[in-house]
Amino acid sequence: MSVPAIDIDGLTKFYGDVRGVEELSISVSEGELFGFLGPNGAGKSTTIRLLLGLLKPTDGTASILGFPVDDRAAFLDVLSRVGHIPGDPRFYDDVTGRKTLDYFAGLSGDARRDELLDRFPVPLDRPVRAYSRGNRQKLAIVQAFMHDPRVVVMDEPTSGLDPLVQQEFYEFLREERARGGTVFLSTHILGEVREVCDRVAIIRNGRLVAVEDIDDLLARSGKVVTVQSPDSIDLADFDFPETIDARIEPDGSLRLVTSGNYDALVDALDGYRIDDLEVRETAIEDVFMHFYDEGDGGEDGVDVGDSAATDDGGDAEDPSPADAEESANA
Ligand SMILES: Nc1ncnc2c1ncn2[C@@H]1O[C@H](COP(=O)(O)OP(=O)(O)OP(=O)(O)O)[C@@H](O)[C@H]1O
Repeated sequence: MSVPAIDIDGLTKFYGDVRGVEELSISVSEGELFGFLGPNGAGKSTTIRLLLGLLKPTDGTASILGFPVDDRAAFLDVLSRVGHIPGDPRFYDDVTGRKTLDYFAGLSGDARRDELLDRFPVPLDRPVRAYSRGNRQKLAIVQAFMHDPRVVVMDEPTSGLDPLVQQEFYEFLREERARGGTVFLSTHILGEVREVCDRVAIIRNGRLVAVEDIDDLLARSGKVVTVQSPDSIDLADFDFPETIDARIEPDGSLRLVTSGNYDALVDALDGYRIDDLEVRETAIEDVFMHFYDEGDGGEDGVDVGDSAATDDGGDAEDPSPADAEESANA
């Protein structure tokens, strides 16, 4: 059996009393495009920092390509086959993009630099200080992939990219998968997961809620039924075992997510006058909302739309290494 590209086993990190992540276990095979989805503060960045050895776990282990992160000598060796896009890519501000890439090339190589720059062009001879947020992000993409890594770990990599560049990046990721590359993509944007991922782990409040095949998740997630009625709809009439979610919308309509039993639904509707009725496939947003709505929820809601991220996970305790190291591959 081949070694997983990424293996996370019982990984736990407490910042004092604050739970970063607890008992996280995830295995990602080589060639997978794996999504890691959670709302703000769920523990995504903590997981990535633990995985790359930038934070020390309270408990548990992680390895990349079979090399455990706590075996420092071996792990440093494997880092030359790993790419990393941090949540907030930072480079030395007064150094040009070209010199920045030269520096990283010296550490791990740059066989794909030109190809990547053609695809994600940046003003190479300007100091990074003068870069827009999007150009900084593109520089981080080029830096993360130019040494042709086998595994790339990315923390919200599309923030700051305009929609066209985002689409180009998604296409690039699909091509990477076709070449056998492994991608671990942390995001709070549902559309991103739907666009590119094969599987997704959903994290909330530091704990794993589910690990699912995207197609399976959608296939067994039933349908969304919306009913407009001049009558006042009683939710209790729609409490079938197959009901995944039922709510009355502000306009008084019923919105039901159901995995089946349409006979019971039709019977229940028989008591109401119907102005309009719509049945549609479950959107991925509905599926994930279901996970997030359960229990105590995250610090914040999941973002179903744009890519604006809130970084509330500072490094008060247990700070990460220096900025340059945060951005480094090796
Ligand atoms: N250095 C730190 N000291 C104390 N608490 C921290 C620290 N870093 C993160 N946390 C807490 O750990 C939890 C997980 O934070 P983390 O940054 O990993 O979440 P995230 O999913 O990456 O969030 P976001 O999407 O907002 O970046 C949060 O409750 C956060 O406040």
